[in-house]
Amino acid sequence: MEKGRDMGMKRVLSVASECVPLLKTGGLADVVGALPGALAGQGWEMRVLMPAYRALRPRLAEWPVVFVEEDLFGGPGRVCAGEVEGVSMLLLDAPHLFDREGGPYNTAGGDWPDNPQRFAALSWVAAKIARHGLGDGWRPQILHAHDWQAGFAPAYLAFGGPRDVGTVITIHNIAFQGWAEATMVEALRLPAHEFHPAALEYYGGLSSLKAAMVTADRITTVSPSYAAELMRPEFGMGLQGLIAARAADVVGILNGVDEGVWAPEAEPLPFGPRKMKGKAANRAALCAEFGLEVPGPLAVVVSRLTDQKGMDLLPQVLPDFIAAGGGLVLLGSGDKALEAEMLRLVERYPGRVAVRIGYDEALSHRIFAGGDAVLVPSRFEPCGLTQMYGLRYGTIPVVAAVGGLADTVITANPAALAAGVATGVTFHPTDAIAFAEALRRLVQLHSDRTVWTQLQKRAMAQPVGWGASAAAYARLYDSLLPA
Ligand SMILES: Nc1ncnc2c1ncn2[C@@H]1O[C@H](COP(=O)(O)OP(=O)(O)O[C@H]2O[C@H](CO)[C@@H](O)[C@H](O)[C@H]2O)[C@@H](O)[C@H]1O
Repeated sequence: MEKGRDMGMKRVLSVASECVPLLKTGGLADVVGALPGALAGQGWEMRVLMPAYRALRPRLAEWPVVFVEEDLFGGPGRVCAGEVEGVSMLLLDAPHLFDREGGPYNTAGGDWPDNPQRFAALSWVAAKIARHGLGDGWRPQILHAHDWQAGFAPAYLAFGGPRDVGTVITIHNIAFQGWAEATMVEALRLPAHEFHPAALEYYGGLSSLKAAMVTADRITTVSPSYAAELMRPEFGMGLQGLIAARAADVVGILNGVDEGVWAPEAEPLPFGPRKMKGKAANRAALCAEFGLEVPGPLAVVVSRLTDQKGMDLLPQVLPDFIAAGGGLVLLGSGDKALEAEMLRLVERYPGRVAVRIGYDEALSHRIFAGGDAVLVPSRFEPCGLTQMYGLRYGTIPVVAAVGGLADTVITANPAALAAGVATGVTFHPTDAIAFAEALRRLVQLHSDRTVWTQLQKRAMAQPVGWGASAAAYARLYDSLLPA
């Protein structure tokens, strides 16, 4: 008997390269890890397939093997099933591809040269599970692939003949497209006759993301605004024509945040909309931790330091903000030149600016709890999670009006303030002039206690959980089930 069906649950296989709590390099992992719990309440049992990277292999000893592939792109592969913090995981163990020192995608020297094969292998196994099921009898009705790493999964399934499993590709960031040389068609087990512009061919090579976008039944992305932006050349990064051509199958579904994890009431110094003294205690603690004294708004940033996130604008807008009484706590890592630039700000503004280079989940909580405002000056932002943590924590988002940032923050213009619906400050375009103006607005709002309190209360009241989005995914899956 198939597991899941006996409990009346419908079944979906989620395929991704990272998943909280096992491995995270960015927001993708948060979303992949949160979806199973969110969808369970919608009648869908979701299992997550991801690679067994070196650090995850010790877990496999006690997990049953539910799938075997003798020749998986140059070595044997097997899938072991287990549960981690309530999430049903399927780990793909293929030592020749994943048991190595370094990050999931790269090592100190750059991207792993065999990334095309590594993630083609993940996708190959996903497609096989969709077609034939697991050793324990479980077979999904829907295959849900995330980003380029899972991009070939819907393609293998589509090229493998008639199928009864619906497929979805979710684009978390179109900047990463899974490029491979055209000479790899055969090595990646793709049909040579599909190598043409209407299918696999992409600027003379291969893109696993394009392969998914051509073959999946539906294309989703993580906010309605990003879905619309992707049809324009400035955001679509080469794939805008394809997205536009498939517009009828494109859906933007906002991410949620895990309200159990991002809960101001559960922080070591708890607070809430009716207990804002606790918020002040968090601010004081954060200032003490970093030796800061900030008379005006304390801005915070928790981010990958990349061009996408607009961090290079900070040095340009900070002087005026500091002069107006502001301060900054930044936690992040990424681009080495940006890291160095951020550290220079500390020297320039001692007692006003603190920077921590690195990745630190616990510190990120203290930062959101203690900040007055969170800055997200992204050039593009498919959804963005940190502005939503800001909303939950009464840490007012100051964001570029792009993608999911535009969909989740209501700017404090006079009309919105009068209507009592404002939750933050948005600016457009993403440049130093607009960003600086937004910070001036922030200082002004912060100086009026009544307005500021109203803003914080509205922000904290805004729903940012998974409820509505999980229902939207469930409706999407349902629409793909055979009638
Ligand atoms: N140094 C650090 N220490 C601790 N925590 C850190 C950190 N740097 C980042 N984080 C955390 O990592 C996550 C980043 O998520 P984002 O949504 O902001 O961006 P990302 O660009 O990675 O994700 C992509 O995928 C997600 C998911 O769909 C989209 O929301 C987004 O727009 C898209 O670019 C957040 O949980 C943040 O708190």
